[in-house]
Amino acid sequence: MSLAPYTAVLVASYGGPDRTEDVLPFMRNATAGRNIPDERLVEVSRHYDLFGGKSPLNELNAALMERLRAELGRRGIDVPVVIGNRNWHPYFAETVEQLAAGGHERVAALATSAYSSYSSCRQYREDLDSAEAAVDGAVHFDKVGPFAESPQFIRANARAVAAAWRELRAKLGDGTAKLLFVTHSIPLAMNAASGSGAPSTRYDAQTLRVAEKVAEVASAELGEELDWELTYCSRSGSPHIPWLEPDVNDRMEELEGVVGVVTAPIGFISDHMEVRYDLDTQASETAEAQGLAYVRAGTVDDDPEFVELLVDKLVELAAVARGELSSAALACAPCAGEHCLPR
Ligand SMILES: CC1=C(CCC(=O)O)c2cc3nc(cc4[nH]c(cc5[nH]c(cc1n2)c(C)c5CCC(=O)O)c(CCC(=O)O)c4C)C(CCC(=O)O)=C3C
Ligand SMILES: [Fe+2]
Repeated sequence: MSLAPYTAVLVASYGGPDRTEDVLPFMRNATAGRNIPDERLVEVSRHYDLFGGKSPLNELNAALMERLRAELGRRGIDVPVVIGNRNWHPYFAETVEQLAAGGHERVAALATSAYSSYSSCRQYREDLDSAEAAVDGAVHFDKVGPFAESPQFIRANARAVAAAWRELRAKLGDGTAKLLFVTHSIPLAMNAASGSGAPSTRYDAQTLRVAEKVAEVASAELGEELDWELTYCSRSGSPHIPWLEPDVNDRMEELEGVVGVVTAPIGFISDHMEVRYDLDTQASETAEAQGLAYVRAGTVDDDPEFVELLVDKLVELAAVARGELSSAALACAPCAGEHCLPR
């Protein structure tokens, strides 16, 4: 199998600090020009400080890259897999220099986000455009589009939910329990701009479809109809600007007649800070205060089918670039069907 015309794979990610001194500079990068109040920066810096000033993201991405290399290798594809980030070293501009120096002209990019919001998809395309410009077009990137609705992504999440549900049942017996899916909140305006059409690729609509399918597959596996809702985490911004709601903690505080909760972070492919802090720390404390049994479902990251999906997507992108597959396979509404297509 071949990844031609690509000679390298770029994992495109958010970036995160590895030490305390870097937390605030990282935070300033992540929020530059976005009107995020200073209190919020201080608050989120504190989340990183709780973990020694270290984001979990860099090690998780390194492990994911190892699994990608192994799966590519299994399919007879031998290309370097490198990383570039939006908000911390190695920045895209740094990685693209190395790619240019290595003579890589066409590179397949894979973002560490599965959905169709500006932050998760289009902004990565813009980041890659700037990186291309920084080396005067010596390197050209094509980007894999959002993959959240792929059956493999649904099944990997459903396995994680089923495992968490069994763990909750072991604590609870047959008490009434609730499944709360969780994704990153975004401003309503960003949500509205994130897609349209039917079925809508708007971020919340897409996430809701994923949640529904994950619940359906997990319910079938468990032989129990799961009672679920979609909630959000990590709201920031000014309090005057509306973001997607309800917050997972607010929702847990309102629940009545429920004795246990599973949270399932379907919006994140691995245990980002939002998962380690917002769910494992904060939501778990909310559950305890409410007297709810609590289990957090795993992320898809360590599910073998997830890595297979990512490599399938890379292979598909290459087939489109070679003209062997219709670009309809890659259409991505938030980008008007264009920015994820090989050019
Ligand atoms: C949709 C979405 C994803 C999922 C898609 C994806 O994975 O890309 C995501 C991922 C991430 N967000 C992350 C961290 C942060 N996000 C922030 C701020 C914001 N995120 C937003 C949205 C998203 N963010 C938005 C609309 C803002 C407001 C500012 C803006 O309009 O851009 C801030 C500033 C403080 C704050 O405002 O909370 C931080 C520190 C990390 C790293 C975590 C780690 O270290 O493990 C990751 C993976
Ligand atoms: Fe896109």
